[in-house]
Amino acid sequence: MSTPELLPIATGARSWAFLSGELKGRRVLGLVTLVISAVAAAMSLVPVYVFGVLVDRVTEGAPTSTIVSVVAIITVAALVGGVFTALSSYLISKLGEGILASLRQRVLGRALHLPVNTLERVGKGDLLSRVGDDVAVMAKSIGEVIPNIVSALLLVSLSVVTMLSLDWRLGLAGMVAIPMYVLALRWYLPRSAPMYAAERVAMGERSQALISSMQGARTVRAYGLEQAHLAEIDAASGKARDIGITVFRLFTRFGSRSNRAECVGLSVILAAGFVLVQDGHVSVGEVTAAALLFHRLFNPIGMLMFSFDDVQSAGASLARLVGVIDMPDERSRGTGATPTDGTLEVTGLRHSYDTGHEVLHGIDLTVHAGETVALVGSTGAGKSTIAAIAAGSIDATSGQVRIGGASLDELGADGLRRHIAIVSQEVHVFAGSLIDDLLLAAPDATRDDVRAALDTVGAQEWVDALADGLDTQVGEGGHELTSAQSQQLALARLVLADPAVAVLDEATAEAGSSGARDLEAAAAAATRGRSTLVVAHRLTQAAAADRVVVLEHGRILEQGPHDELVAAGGRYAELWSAWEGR
Ligand SMILES: Nc1ncnc2c1ncn2[C@@H]1O[C@H](COP(=O)(O)OP(=O)(O)OP(=O)(O)O)[C@@H](O)[C@H]1O
Repeated sequence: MSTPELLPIATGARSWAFLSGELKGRRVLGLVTLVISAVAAAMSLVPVYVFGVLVDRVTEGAPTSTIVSVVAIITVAALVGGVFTALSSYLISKLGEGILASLRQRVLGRALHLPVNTLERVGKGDLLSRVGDDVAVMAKSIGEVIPNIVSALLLVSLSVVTMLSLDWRLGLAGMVAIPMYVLALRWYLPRSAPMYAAERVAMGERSQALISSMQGARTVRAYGLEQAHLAEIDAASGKARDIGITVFRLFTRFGSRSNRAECVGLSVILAAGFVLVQDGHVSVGEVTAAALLFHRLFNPIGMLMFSFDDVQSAGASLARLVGVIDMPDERSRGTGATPTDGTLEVTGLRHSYDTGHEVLHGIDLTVHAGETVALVGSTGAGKSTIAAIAAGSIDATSGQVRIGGASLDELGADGLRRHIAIVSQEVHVFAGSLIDDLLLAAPDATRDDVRAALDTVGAQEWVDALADGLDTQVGEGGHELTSAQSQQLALARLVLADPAVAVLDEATAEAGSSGARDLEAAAAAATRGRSTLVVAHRLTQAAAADRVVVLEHGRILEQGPHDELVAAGGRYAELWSAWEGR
């Protein structure tokens, strides 16, 4: 089995450029957020600094009442810090959610416009994992990781500045720890990534072993395979456990490396402070403040180091999302050509799917304005492929499709949507109110237009019977519609979109016979006056059409009105008598 091609992934530089572009668009909010967060971080350093001052006052023999002013300052700093921290969290999430919303919109906007041929090539899995998993990873990063990182970075920078301002030598002493932190990260990151990946795989295998044994429990019992399955689960669990322990061991070793950096940093500050105090360059209070400041950094630095994994995976997700956003929009903009009438003309159509095997071998077909043409043929003859190409859903390998003399390219994506619509086998009801679902086809339609469209397709009665009528919530999580009702809605959307040309490739085969008759009547009403190409899943649809085109193995075998073809005694006559004799 060949691995499907994946959608593109952006480079690191391009992902950064995307992110900074998003930030530039929110410059003011970004700056205000930074200033407020810096004030919040500074307020959290005040108690440490004031504590150093207190040490000096006590050393100088200041009265006990000094403590009152110190407590007052710390209280005010805590209150101001609290307010600014809350404000900063709010602003960071406002900024982050804005960027996330824009990212989501742009990815979805691009994904929804990807040509079907591209989707066929890459498989839907990759796209779904990007709009699902990668967006979720980004949401987690933006919601939780980035705000913590921003405040930790600000706290670290301000602490270093404060330490340097206390005495540059104390600042430098604290910085001795930096290379140790860097070394710890350089040791950890290349080891952790493959190990986390292996852990995820092992956990997946363990779930798989469990699920398959549970699902096949009866068979396992019937064949006495309990021990074999338990051994399999045991092996998978053992592997996941062993990797889990190795990951934990790696993590503790990383932790001890970062503890070592903390220990060395603090010791160097204390030793340097001892010498500096002895030489009279700094006070005991200043050294105390520097040591406490450094100690205060243990948590934020640890947070920064332990967030590297998350940052790496957020970076990978961002690159995959920007990769989709940057895909060139291949939709044709059109030349502004307008069709002279509703004639649908297909000439010299050939098509091969990715398998390379040609499934249409030069189809010429015309549906005159207002005419209904039915495509008939055995399974795999190529009916749905012609329908999808005629409606512009997929691009043919070669050949032309014209509406009223204008090619689909000349009409462009928007023109195409105005002049032709397809009701395909995949009828999707979007989650939301029923009326919103219908308005997708014609956003400017009024409630009366919607009612009239429902009436045309015979759906008005059951819609009125719903608890909230047109405003009933449908789709996932809402009122469940039958497949016949969903198809009626698709037909009502067609009526609302009001194109000159309609292509019907509905999945009516499984509908019960009276249901199928109702849907046929609905389809006939919805397509009245339009040039209609209908894939006839039942021959009654062909009998009702103006003309029937019989396909076999990607070629047109015969065509003509139903009665003539039956009289001619060819392939269609065979199909018809088989159908009648069911
Ligand atoms: N997405 C696809 N990728 C590869 N091959 C495809 C794809 N869709 C259809 N085919 C192949 O193209 C040929 C024509 O299929 P098509 O669905 O157009 O036939 P059909 O006449 O509509 O059949 P049915 O009545 O079963 O829907 C078949 O051989 C089918 O296997």
